[in-house]
Amino acid sequence: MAPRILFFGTGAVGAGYLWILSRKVPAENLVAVCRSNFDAASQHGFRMNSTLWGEFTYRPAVVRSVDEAAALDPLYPFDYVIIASKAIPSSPSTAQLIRPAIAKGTSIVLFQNGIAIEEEYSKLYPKNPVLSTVVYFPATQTSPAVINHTELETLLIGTYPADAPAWHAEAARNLVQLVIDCGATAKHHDDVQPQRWSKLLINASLNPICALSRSRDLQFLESGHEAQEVMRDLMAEIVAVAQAYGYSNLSQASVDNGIERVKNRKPPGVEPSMQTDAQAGRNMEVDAILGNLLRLAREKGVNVPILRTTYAYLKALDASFTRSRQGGNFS
Ligand SMILES: NC(=O)C1=CN([C@@H]2O[C@H](COP(=O)(O)OP(=O)(O)OC[C@H]3O[C@@H](n4cnc5c(N)ncnc54)[C@H](OP(=O)(O)O)[C@@H]3O)[C@@H](O)[C@H]2O)C=CC1
Ligand SMILES: CC(C)(CO)C(=O)C(=O)O
Repeated sequence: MAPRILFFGTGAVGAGYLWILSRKVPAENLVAVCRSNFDAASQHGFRMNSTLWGEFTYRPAVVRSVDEAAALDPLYPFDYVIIASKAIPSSPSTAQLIRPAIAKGTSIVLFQNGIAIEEEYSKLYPKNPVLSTVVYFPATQTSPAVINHTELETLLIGTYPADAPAWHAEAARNLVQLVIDCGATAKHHDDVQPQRWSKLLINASLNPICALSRSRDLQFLESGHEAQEVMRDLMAEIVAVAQAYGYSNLSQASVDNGIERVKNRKPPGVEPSMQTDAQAGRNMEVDAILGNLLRLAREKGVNVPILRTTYAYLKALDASFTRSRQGGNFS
């Protein structure tokens, strides 16, 4: 039987994977919780402009809240609740907001960047599978329900924690197979944390640098002599933290590869999701991507002066967005 799937947060990544899954999952089994893009998505559907799949419009079932989604068919619970909102603190938290959709066998799937973000879900839902993913899907929601996607799509999935019960791993494998059956790329990992750290190397360096400099990654690299050195040094600090936690898959070679990938981008380069948020004056994933990393560095006594400085500037920029939204003085 086809699984029933709820998307919580249907922006760049959520709308992309919602469309991918719609290739095999019947429309009545897919529901998307939308917020600011609800009107656009419900009236016109999602417009996808993808360098891989072309340009098209897709109209899934959209609702305004998890309560509404859960009420659609109370006798038929969701097999997967996919969280594709930004990992940003809120009250109530996202983990609390999804409660109406969580039944006995529901897997909670985090399609989110950052490190050490799974804990709250596994504490609140200790018996449910918590699946952690790494999403390679460069995309931007350029206006409500309009998504631009470029370059690649790959999803890596594993349980949290890695030694979760066998049926949690089976839920992860089934989702991998479903994504593959839908014609996209996915892989199961017995322990996905090394892959999360590899992605963090990119997100904790490129995302804040691009957000703070209002430059795409290639634009920043080409902006001056110091730029490449700063990016390289920040990446080296992230590698040092990863290694302190035993993630030997990260090394100086990962830094070299990371820099080379940016250099080889098609101009003007990639706009990381944090840059999109900064340019729109929206809150950014400061703690999920940098704050947690800084805390982990401190716990192991790793010296990370550039990371610390980057975090401080980013946190202050983020606070300025909050002030400005609350009607306070921006300057
Ligand atoms: N974009 C990218 O290239 C990539 C992003 N990622 C990661 O994927 C995750 C999602 O990023 P991305 O798709 O870019 O984010 P977007 O900002 O494009 O989309 C997030 C969506 O979640 C919605 N949302 C947030 N809170 C709620 C809520 N309480 N109820 C309903 N909807 C809500 C937002 O609505 P609203 O507009 O109202 O805030 C928005 O539509 C992040 O962790 C990001 O770091 C990973 C790989 C690539
Ligand atoms: C690496 C990148 C830029 C695209 O996959 C990303 O993860 C993001 O935009 O947050």
